[in-house]
Amino acid sequence: MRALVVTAVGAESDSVLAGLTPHPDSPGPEPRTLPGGYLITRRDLPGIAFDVLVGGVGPAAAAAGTATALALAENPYGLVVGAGIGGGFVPAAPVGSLVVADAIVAADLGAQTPDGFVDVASLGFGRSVHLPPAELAARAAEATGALLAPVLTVSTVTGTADGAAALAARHPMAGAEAMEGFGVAEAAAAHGLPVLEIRAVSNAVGPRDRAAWRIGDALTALAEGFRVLGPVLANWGERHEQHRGQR
Ligand SMILES: O=C(O)c1cccc(C(=O)CC[C@H]2O[C@@H](n3cnc4c(=O)[nH]cnc43)[C@H](O)[C@@H]2O)c1
Repeated sequence: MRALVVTAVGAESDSVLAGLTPHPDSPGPEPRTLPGGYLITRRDLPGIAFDVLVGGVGPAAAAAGTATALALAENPYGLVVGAGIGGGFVPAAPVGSLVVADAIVAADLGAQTPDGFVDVASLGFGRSVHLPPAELAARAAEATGALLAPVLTVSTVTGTADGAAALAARHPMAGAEAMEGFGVAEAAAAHGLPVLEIRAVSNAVGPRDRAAWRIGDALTALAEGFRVLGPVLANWGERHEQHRGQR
C-alpha cells in the first residue's frame, strides 16, 4: 500500500520522516517538489510506502496540497494521514501526548446565530465531520498510546478561555484542535480514500501563552508516534488489500 502523510510545515514533515526512517544512515530519497511548490518525500517500509507532504498551514492550504498530491500520484494511494502538532484539551490530552482522531470535525465552519453556532452540514451545505476507519483509528491509538478522540479543525488558533470553553461545550469529547485535518479529509474524500489524523500536543487549548508552547516535545512525540504507526498502517493496508481482493 501507499500512504500519503500530510503535514503543515517542514519541521513536522521532518519528525514524521524521522519516525519512518529505520536506518538513519541511509535515509532514502531526497524530497521532490510538486507543482505548486509542495515538498514531498518518500520512505519505504516493509509492506508500505509513505509519501510525506508539506501542504501548508490551515484547512484551505492543506486541502489544496493534498488534492494536488492525490491528483498527480503516479501510483494510487490507499490511505491519507493528516499529521502534525496541535492544541490539546486538558486534562485529557496533555502537552507531549498524542491524539488520534475518531472524528475529524470542521469546528468553525458554519454560521454564528443569536442561538449560537450552526455548523455547515446543519446549514445544508456539505459535511462537518469525516470519520476515519474505526478499526484503524483504534489500532493506531492503542499502538501509539494516543488518546482516541475527535480532533477539531479551526481556522483560528483558540487563544482565550471563553473560546476554549465554547468549543468544549460544542464538542465535549474533543481531544485536540489543529488547523489542517478537515482540509486533508475533504481532499481524501474527493478521491474516495480513507483518512486518519494524528496530532502531537504542543500546547493546551486556552488562553494564549506562547512561552508555554512545547513544540520540540511535540515534534519528538510525533516522530515516536510514526515509528510505531508505520508497521500498524502496513498491517492494516495488507489486510485491507486482501479483503478487497476477495470481493
Ligand atoms: O499564537 C500565535 O501568535 C501564532 C502565530 C502563528 C501560528 C500559530 C500557530 O499556532 C501555528 C499553528 C500550526 O500548528 C498547529 N497547532 C498547534 N497548536 C495549535 C492550537 O492550539 N490550535 C490550532 N492549531 C494548532 C496547527 O495545525 C498549525 O499547523 C500561532
